Amino acid sequence: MRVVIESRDLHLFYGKKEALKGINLTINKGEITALIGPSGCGKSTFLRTLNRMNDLIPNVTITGNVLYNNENIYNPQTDIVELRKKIGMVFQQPNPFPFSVYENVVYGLKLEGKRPKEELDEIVETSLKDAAVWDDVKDKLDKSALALSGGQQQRVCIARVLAVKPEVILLDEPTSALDPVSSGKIENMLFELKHQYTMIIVTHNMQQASRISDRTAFFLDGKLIEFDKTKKIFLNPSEKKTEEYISGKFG
Ligand SMILES: Nc1ncnc2c1ncn2[C@@H]1O[C@H](COP(=O)(O)OP(=O)(O)OP(=O)(O)O)[C@@H](O)[C@H]1O
Repeated sequence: MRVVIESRDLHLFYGKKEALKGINLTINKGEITALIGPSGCGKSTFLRTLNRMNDLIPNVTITGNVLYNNENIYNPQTDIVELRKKIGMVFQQPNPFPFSVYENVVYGLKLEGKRPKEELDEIVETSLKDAAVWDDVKDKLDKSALALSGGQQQRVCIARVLAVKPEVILLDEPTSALDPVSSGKIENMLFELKHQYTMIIVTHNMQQASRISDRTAFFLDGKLIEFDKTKKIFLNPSEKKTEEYISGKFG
């Protein structure tokens, strides 16, 4: 199993508040890793450290390392645009641009420079198919993405990430704003994609974590309490706190 991302003694402070307290975690290639834990425990903060999204927040201090393919992404030389192409991100609220479906999907590719139309057409079709939304939008590629349903918008946002061929996809509660049918479609799609991409998903939905992830990390108050195979975490956790959280005793 190849390790793609590794955090080593990672601490993050918002001003004086320590939101991550020395996280050591490894992410294996081709797996889905779920991050679970009660509200405010640091899941999203940790996720954002993996492609330096926290750089955008003022007064953030980070110590420790995040290695991506053995390179520390916090090196000053890191090209952040390149990093975010390799490690893409999907947010809780679908955030399509106010452009057509087609323009949304090719957005990142166009930033890279001109490409022949046939090549773009092919990438749009493949990305939308992989994101399980092609049948919904194939006749509306030139229509505004904002006119789609929330679930369709989220799948178009996933297609936009897939189009630039990332190695890793970070998903921050990607289905929590959606109805159960749309959530189910996205869950199935993520499961199908896991052979092509490495994914890390923050979720409050325990069924979702147990259905789709290979490994689960349980966070509490900025600490990583337990990290193991998902089956082990859900059926026979080593830590009492994990068991209490999974069984709904708090959080
Ligand atoms: N931009 C910020 N500025 C200051 N504090 C922040 C900021 N973002 C998060 N925090 C704080 O850091 C801690 C961890 O927040 P984070 O959003 O990572 O938790 P979470 O586990 O993802 O929570 P949720 O499940 O509610 O999304 C919380 O105490 C939160 O209030």
